[in-house]
Amino acid sequence: MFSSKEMPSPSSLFSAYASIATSMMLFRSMVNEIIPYPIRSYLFSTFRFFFKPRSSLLTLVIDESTGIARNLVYDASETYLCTKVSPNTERLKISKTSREKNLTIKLEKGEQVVDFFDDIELKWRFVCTEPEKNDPNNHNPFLSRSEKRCFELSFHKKHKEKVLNYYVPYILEKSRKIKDEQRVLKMHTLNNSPSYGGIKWESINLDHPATFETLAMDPEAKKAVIEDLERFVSRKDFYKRVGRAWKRGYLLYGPPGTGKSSLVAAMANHLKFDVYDLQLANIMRDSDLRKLLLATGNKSILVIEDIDCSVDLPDRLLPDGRNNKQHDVQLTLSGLLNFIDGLWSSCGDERIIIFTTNHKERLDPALLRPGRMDMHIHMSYCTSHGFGKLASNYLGINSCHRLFAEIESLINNVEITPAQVAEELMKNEDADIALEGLVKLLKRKKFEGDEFKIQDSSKRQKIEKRRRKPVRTASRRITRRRYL
Ligand SMILES: Nc1ncnc2c1ncn2[C@@H]1O[C@H](COP(=O)(O)OP(=O)(O)OP(=O)(O)O)[C@@H](O)[C@H]1O
Ligand SMILES: [Mg+2]
Repeated sequence: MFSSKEMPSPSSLFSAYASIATSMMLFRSMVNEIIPYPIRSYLFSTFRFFFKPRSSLLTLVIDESTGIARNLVYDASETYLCTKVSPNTERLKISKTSREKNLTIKLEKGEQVVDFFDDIELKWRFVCTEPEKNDPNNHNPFLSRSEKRCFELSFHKKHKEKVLNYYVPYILEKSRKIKDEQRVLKMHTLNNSPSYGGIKWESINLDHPATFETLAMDPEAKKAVIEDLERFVSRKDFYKRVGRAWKRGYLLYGPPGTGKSSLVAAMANHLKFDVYDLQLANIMRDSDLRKLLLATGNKSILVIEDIDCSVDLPDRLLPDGRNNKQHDVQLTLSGLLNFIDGLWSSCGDERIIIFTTNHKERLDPALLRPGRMDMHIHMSYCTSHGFGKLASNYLGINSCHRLFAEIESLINNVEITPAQVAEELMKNEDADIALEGLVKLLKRKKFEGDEFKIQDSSKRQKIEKRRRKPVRTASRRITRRRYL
């Protein structure tokens, strides 16, 4: 133990520290002046390397930028870590822009998160550092203002291969899925106003509530569509291997109000794909069509509604000489088909094209040619199964309701669209009143249908009779003439 005599006084201790600090500062500024920055930095890092205590941990530093572009691993880690916030986290940053559906949560400076992957413990730390103001390497005026951000990922050295080969790719994939889920879908439509500088796409948020769950459709057909879509999006490598463009075409056909547009929205919501609504009536030239198709993005659905009547496309089978004059002054079916088959599909990925029509039989055979539209989907009148779905969607009731059996037997013998059924079910929140209304409508339709059938058959009989009469008269006349 020190006696009070041996103990240095606080003032002498303070002056000793002060003189040490001053001489260190002097030494540092001397070193800074004498030794140029690159050599200094090299010496410091070598010194650090030799004298640093050895550790069993490996730390991966994931910088925000690679120097030229953004570091995708950083962005993926940022997205992934939002879902990994632990109860020990003390500070978080939250934000939301008008384009985002949910809150964005981010780690605050210095915060740590622990994650586990195959029983490997992985420690994440979010690090922000102010760049040295007089760092001569920092010529970028933008960088000199902003802080340098990175994630540090530490784990036991023995897991290096597993982390690099499995954990990091897992984060990239997981963040892609999270981003897809958070993505606000866009609906692109054409804007043709002269002040807009020619015809262009214009987008709004696609907020269509239709999903496969709410769609009244033949269950087998619905299952087939979902499976087809999922197979399509998961087969990137397959399409590449067989040398095919990664695109798929669907033709939706059926009477008005059977859910063709709703199915397009359900597909977009299911895949998280943007929708481009190509109204052919607004496009005058093949060159405009080409420009518009090339401006569509990946992971998108190009929809051409009512292809049979939206525009009177000239016959593609006209000899070339006759078509040449029209070329570039109007839109041709061959132009449309060529872009869809060639240019458009080969310059993007994950493209879906959907044609809808009320009259499949009126379509140009060129559109129906095998290989052009991969799947033909028939949207038809409401069935008893479809009614069950709509009743549960609109009224929240199931088949236990007393009117169900009657409606089911009526609906299978009547041509009523899901849109008409939906409209009837919306008329009243009281399920009894709404279903009674539907029963009345179905009975009326059945009666009208029967009447029509009777009228139709008597009309047909009359026509038949009339057709036979002149033949007989003529033949009689001919016979008479022969005999004359
Ligand atoms: N199969 C269905 N399942 C659920 N709702 C449907 C279905 N069909 C129609 N509806 C309802 O009717 C409305 C109109 O349907 P939709 O616009 O999808 O029909 P469409 O077949 O595209 O008609 P059109 O041929 O006139 O374009 C939808 O908003 C939806 O509420
Ligand atoms: Mg429609």
